[in-house]
This record gives sequence, C-alpha cells and structure tokens, in this order.
Amino acid sequence: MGVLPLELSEVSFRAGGRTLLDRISLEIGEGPRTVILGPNGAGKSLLLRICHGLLGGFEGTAAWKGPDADAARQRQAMVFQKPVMLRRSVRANVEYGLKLRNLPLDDRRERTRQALERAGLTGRAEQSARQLSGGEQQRLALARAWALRPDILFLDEPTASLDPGATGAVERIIDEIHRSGAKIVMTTHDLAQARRLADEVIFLHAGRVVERRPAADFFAAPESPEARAYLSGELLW
Ligand SMILES: Nc1ncnc2c1ncn2[C@@H]1O[C@H](COP(=O)(O)OP(=O)(O)OP(=O)(O)O)[C@@H](O)[C@H]1O
Repeated sequence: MGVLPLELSEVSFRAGGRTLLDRISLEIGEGPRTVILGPNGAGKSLLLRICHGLLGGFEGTAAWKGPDADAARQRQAMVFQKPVMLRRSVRANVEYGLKLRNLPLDDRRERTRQALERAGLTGRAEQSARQLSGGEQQRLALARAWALRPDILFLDEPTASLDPGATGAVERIIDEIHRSGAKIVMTTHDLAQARRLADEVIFLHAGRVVERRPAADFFAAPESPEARAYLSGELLW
C-alpha cells in the first residue's frame, strides 16, 4: 500500500514567454533511486517542485495513483539545498513536523529519538538548530523528513554546499532512508554522487526528458548527444 506511482502526463510549464518544461510524461514508481541530471536551467528543480505539489500553474497533469493516493500530501517529504531551520532546538525541529500531522505525543518522541540517532544528532538535540554547521543542518533536514516516514523523498541538490565529509554523511543517510522503504528522487550536479546513488537516471535538457535509463547504462553509454556532451563537460545549458 502506498501513494506511488506518481504519473506526470504532458506536463509543461511556461513563464515569461519561455517554455521551461516541455510535455513531460513520466511514471515514478516505488523502488529504484531516481537521480535527475541535466545542466543548469534544464528544469530539474521545477520538475521536483511540481512532483511535490509546490508549484502550480502548469499544463498537463501530475497525479498520485497508488491505493493511498488520498494521503499523498502526508506521505511525501522534500529536502532542499539550503535547509530552513526553525528558530528552535534540533529536537523541536523534528517534533514540529510530527505535531503538524497530529501524531500522539509518545509517537512523536519515539520517532524524533530514532531520527536524531540515525542522523547522528542525538548529542545535539537540545542545541539551537540554527547554530549547527551546514552539514549538520542538512542531516537535521533529513532527520526531519525521515521522521515523517514518507513513501517518497524528493531531494533538490542536497549536498551542493557541503564538503566531502559532510556529503558522505548525507549520502549514507539518504541510502538508509531508501533502505527503510522510501522512494528517492533527487537532483545533483555531482556526477560522482550520481554514480554512487542512482539506480536510474532521468536526463533533462531544455525542459525535456531526453533519456531515462538504468544508471549503469546511462553512464557507460549515454544514448543522446546532449547527455554525451553533458557527461564530458561540454554541455553548459
Ligand atoms: N517560478 C518561475 N518562474 C519563471 N521562471 C522560472 C521559475 N522557476 C525557475 N524558472 C526558470 O526556469 C529555468 C529552469 O529552472 P530550474 O531551477 O528548474 O533549473 P535547474 O535544472 O534546477 O537548474 P540548476 O541546476 O541551475 O539549479 C531557469 O531558467 C529558471 O530561471
């Protein structure tokens, strides 16, 4: 049981006289970790925001098709490049999202405890969240998302401003969230990271899905000239 798949049918987004997403049809189902790649401005963030329901005003449809589709709002989470922390303790940042979902107090406490432990933040629970380093804040953002037990987690360049150590820690948490049963859909500009995390790649260029393939195949032999150019560092937009 779950909210997936998510079906996008002929999704286009236009603004300022430009077509930023162009007739995107995709089915996002349970299972493999999906990484969306593409040059700056390709439309990756727009696509994620439409999937997560943060952006309206598009043409076409984006619909949850799973048996629990009515609960889709509650069963998804998103983590951004720059996490927004409440001006509260680390613990309160996790508990807040659970409170909004009306979970009983005991559940909230237990889920918060688990999420902070998994993110390696137990010792920081009472500290102000805004005093954490960038890497710690991103781990907290992941803990906050994980505590919600989402069916699907969207991540928009979650390690873009982190050093290699912090990036590794974030990747390990993403991997654990996936192994706990959540579908992962993320964007990144870090190709080494994409190779480490992706089971499949969706390659976007100029608002269109140019390729969608198992990651190993995509990296070994991209089919489109755009993806070949992108992987060799020659496609700038
Ligand atoms: N709400 C909006 N209204 C108008 N234009 C937008 C809006 N959001 C994004 N854009 C434009 O749409 C294009 C695609 O943006 P998007 O952020 O999705 O790209 P991206 O692939 O995520 O790029 P990057 O890798 O640089 O983050 C860009 O040219 C951007 O300026």
